[in-house]
Amino acid sequence: MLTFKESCIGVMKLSKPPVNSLNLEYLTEFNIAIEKLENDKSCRGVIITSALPKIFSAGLDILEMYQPNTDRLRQFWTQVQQLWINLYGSQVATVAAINGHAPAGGCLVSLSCDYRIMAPNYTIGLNETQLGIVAPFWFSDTITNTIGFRKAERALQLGYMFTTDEAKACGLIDKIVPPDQIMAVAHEEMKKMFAVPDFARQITKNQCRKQFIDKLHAKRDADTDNFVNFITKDSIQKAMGKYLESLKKRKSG
Ligand SMILES: CCCCC/C=C\C/C=C\C/C=C/C(=O)SCCNC(=O)CCNC(=O)[C@H](O)C(C)(C)COP(=O)(O)OP(=O)(O)OC[C@H]1O[C@@H](n2cnc3c(N)ncnc32)[C@H](O)[C@@H]1OP(=O)(O)O
Repeated sequence: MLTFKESCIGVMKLSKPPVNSLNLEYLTEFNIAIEKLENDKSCRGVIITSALPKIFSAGLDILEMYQPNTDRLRQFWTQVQQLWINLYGSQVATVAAINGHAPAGGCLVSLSCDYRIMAPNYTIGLNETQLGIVAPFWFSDTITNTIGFRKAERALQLGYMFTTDEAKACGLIDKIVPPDQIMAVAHEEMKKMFAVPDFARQITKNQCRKQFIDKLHAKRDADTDNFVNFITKDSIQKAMGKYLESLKKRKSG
């Protein structure tokens, strides 16, 4: 993770080649970095983007979920939950500068921010069902809160990956921006949020999001149990194995 501060704005650049997949170690690093910025009194905003060309993040590292060690799988999921809690509940203003594809966990990271700008000709969405897995309730809450129930339900069922244009049309992202302008526009959008007194923006954000974060807190252990039980089922392991194969075939084909 490349993290630096430009005045009162923290910039986090995901930099885990080849595709910024989020494994246990990287999620832990991500959480430490965001917590550090959150606790830095001089930091009012965070921009999350990718240091890689064409990929914002490929989402959770599928290899963490395929033929897993159960203890590690539990730690992995705890870090995924923590990342969402940190980002969705963040007191600083957050902008996702989506400069590449953003499937599943990559989409969730961006949906957890306050504002999303995206470069053209990429795809974004919660494609879990395409892998034969199910987005947990808090992924589903987050997309529903962004695009509304009907569109979210349809997209979740299909595991639909939106083009940048489609994402803009349904409100999954807020603005389409050429890649060379994405950081400049992220700073402009940040300034608009800074024009509102921090405490008023923060209390408003809490009013909108706290109930959803509290819901995960209340069910956190059960959510981890569900995840581990679900992922370790033979049928789910088979489906994930097939998906990994299809990724490799697509590459060679
Ligand atoms: C009822 C109770 C419910 C409880 C909850 C249960 C389950 C929910 C659990 C989890 C939710 C899951 C969230 C996720 O995020 S799952 C991850 C989904 N991600 C994807 O599907 C992305 C797949 N990847 C791609 O589409 C493409 O790779 C790309 C990102 C568009 C990039 O394409 P490109 O052509 O540039 O690269 P390659 O495809 O050649 O990939 C390079 C290399 O990376 C490997 N790879 C890609 N993505 C991942 C990944 N997410 N994890 C691990 N590895 C990945 C790919 O296989 C290649 O590897 P190789 O060894 O062949 O070089």
